[in-house]
Amino acid sequence: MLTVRAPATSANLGSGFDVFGVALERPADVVRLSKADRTTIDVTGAGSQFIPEDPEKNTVGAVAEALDAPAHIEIDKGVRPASGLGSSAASAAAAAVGLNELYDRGHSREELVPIAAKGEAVVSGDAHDDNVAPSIMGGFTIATEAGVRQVDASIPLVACLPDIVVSTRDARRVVPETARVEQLVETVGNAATLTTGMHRDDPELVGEGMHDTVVTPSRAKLIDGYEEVREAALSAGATGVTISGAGPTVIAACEEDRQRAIASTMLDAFADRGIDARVYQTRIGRGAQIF
Ligand SMILES: Nc1ncnc2c1ncn2[C@@H]1O[C@H](COP(=O)(O)OP(=O)(O)OP(=O)(O)O)[C@@H](O)[C@H]1O
Ligand SMILES: N[C@@H](CCO)C(=O)O
Repeated sequence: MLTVRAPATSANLGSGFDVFGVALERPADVVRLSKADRTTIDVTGAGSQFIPEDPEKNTVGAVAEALDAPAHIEIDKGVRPASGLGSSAASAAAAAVGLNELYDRGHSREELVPIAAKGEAVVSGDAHDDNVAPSIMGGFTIATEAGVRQVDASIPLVACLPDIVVSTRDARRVVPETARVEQLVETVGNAATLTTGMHRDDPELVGEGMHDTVVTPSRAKLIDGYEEVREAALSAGATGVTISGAGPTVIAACEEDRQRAIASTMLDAFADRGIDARVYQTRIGRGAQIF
């Protein structure tokens, strides 16, 4: 029996749609794995009533299949599904790291990223790497066709998860099919600024680079109160605010001493719209850990 803790993640960070991701110190999924003749799955914890235990429909089932590593897999969900915090990816990342160890498959962390992404394909139809990469490798990740580049960073973040469900599938339907050249120029500038900020561990540059006018405005319409929450966080000192993953979590970068005030004002702004929410005062952290 092996236990793996795999962190929640935030993909996109505004300007890095389908490319950037960060591992969060909290929340996380905890997954226990033991060898078996066939794969069986038990799910408990946050939102477990909405998560299938059928290995054909759960992200960990696809990972066990890809590694030819059947197991009994107990998932304790710390990351609510359809949150924009990489819930499905956290389980897939934990399974990839744990089964690789349990069956002594010898894959590197980077090699495990496309394997875990097969789990993501089960739920969203596409094998996105941008959540599984940071959950496996930690820090800030840049996932492209060429592979994954990783930078250790420790930027303070506030992630506010409203009681709204946005599935990745639905959020992908509203992504615009085209962008103007001026928007591409702006996106390149913002993505480069954000990447520099990660290298320097500079919340100001990271926040500035989170600005996005291509994908975020269409998706913001799916999140009741988004503009008000964003404005509130910026007024409380956030250096940048955007949608986490496909939403509905709204994520803010900041200096550490502003975290508490930003968390409180984001909750208040959702409450003013009559929406319950929970908030995580967190920061960029490490990838999946085996216990
Ligand atoms: N192990 C799992 N953990 C969580 N959700 C799972 C799992 N296996 C299958 N699912 C399904 O995946 C869907 C949630 O995934 P989705 O990608 O929409 O949300 P998310 O992972 O929180 O968001 P994002 O990718 O935007 O950060 C739900 O329909 C859920 O039932
Ligand atoms: N990059 C993906 C993350 C969610 O899986 C999206 O925003 O749709």
